[in-house]
Parts: sequence; C-alpha cells; structure tokens
Amino acid sequence: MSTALSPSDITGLVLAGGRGSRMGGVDKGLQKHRGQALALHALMRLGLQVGEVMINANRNLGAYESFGVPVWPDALADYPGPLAGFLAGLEHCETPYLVTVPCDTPHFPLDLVERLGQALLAEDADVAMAATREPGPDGALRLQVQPVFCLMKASLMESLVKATAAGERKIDRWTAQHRCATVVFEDADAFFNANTLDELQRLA
Ligand SMILES: Nc1nc2c(ncn2[C@@H]2O[C@H](COP(=O)(O)OP(=O)(O)OP(=O)(O)O)[C@@H](O)[C@H]2O)c(=O)[nH]1
Ligand SMILES: [Mg+2]
Repeated sequence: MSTALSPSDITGLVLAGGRGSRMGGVDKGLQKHRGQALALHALMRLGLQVGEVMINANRNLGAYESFGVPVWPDALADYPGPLAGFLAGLEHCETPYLVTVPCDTPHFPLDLVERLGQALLAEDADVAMAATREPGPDGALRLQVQPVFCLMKASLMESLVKATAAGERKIDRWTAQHRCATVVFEDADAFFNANTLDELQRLA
C-alpha cells in the first residue's frame, strides 16, 4: 500500500478571506513581510508541496489575482469564518484532496503536506490536521490543534455544504464528524502567526 499522497492529487488553498480585525481591519494577506505580501509567502511555500494552488480572499481580489493563481471569494456572506474558505476551496477543487493554510503564517513547515498526507493514509482518515505543543497556564505543554492547517478529502464537500448551511462555523466541530488524524509538529515556532501589527513585526 502507498504511504504517501502524490502532490499532483492535492490542491493547496491559502486562506486570506478574514476581516483582519486585530490588525485594524486591514487585508492581512496583503501586509508585507520581508518585502513581500504575507499571502504570497504562504502561496510559494505551499506551491512547493502540492500540484495546484489557489487563494481564498474577499477583498482586493485584483491584488491577489496578480499572484497568477485562481482567487475565489466566499460564497457565504458576512465573513462567517475560515470554514467558508474551506467551502470556497472545495467548490473549486479538481483534485481528490484539498489542503488549507492561513495567509498569516509564512514559515509553516516545508513537510506540512507530506506529513498530513502520510497520517491521512496511515489512519485511513478523511481529514488530517496539524497540532503543536504549547505551554498551558501551569507551564506544562499541551496539545494545541492548528485547524486551519487542514488536509481533507475533496469528497467532504457535501458534508461541509450541509454543515455551513446549518450554521456551523467551527472547524473542529465539523471535522469531528469525520475520521480525523492529528499530526504533531515539534517546531511550534513555525506556526507563529501574525494577528496584530506587533506580531507582524515579530515575525522573524
Ligand atoms: N474565507 C474566510 N476566511 C476567513 C474568515 N475569517 C477568517 N478567515 C481566515 O482564517 C484564518 C485564520 O483567521 P484569523 O487569524 O482569525 O484572521 P482574521 O479573521 O482575518 O483576523 P481577526 O479578524 O483579527 O480574527 C486566516 O487565514 C483568515 O484569512 C472568513 O470569514 N472567510
Ligand atoms: Mg478571525
């Protein structure tokens, strides 16, 4: 049995459809890091790991289109959250698998998709999500799921259409309806994301 997914069977989606409210309402994916838009960093890093890439954005679509890949806005109105981005991705995904990354985490692991794919196959799962170990209030490390780093079977679209139509907005409550694998990445710093302008400056 195969132990790895073929990158050509996977479409990568950069989630850049949020409000960016903690950053003052700016379009977070277009904020610069090392002279380049955050979403472009994510797009290039993801492009190394999959066959196709696309972007989910809701504002400044022309700016995202200039990156040279398809750009899909949410079909659901009023910024209902990242699940709306998953849905936009699944609706336009022409490969058997979709993997998502957020636009604000430019140093995510280069083996992200490979490891998620291995776990999905090994555990015969429908979804695989990343997780890190983070210190809790008592200082002890605990598992923190990173649900926006999510590999899923494209066949889950119908399930997501139903869940979002029923008002579901939480990624983990939707994924919990399916067979779900979790992959722990020891380098938690690779998942450092910029929610505020201060954090954007702290991205090394
Ligand atoms: N398509 C879509 N993506 C979203 C939506 N809300 C958040 N996201 C994406 O989900 C990821 C994680 O969200 P956050 O870090 O909370 O980003 P955000 O919602 O823009 O920022 P805040 O408004 O400060 O919470 C980011 O990649 C966002 O672009 C939404 O309503 N639609
Ligand atoms: Mg948010």
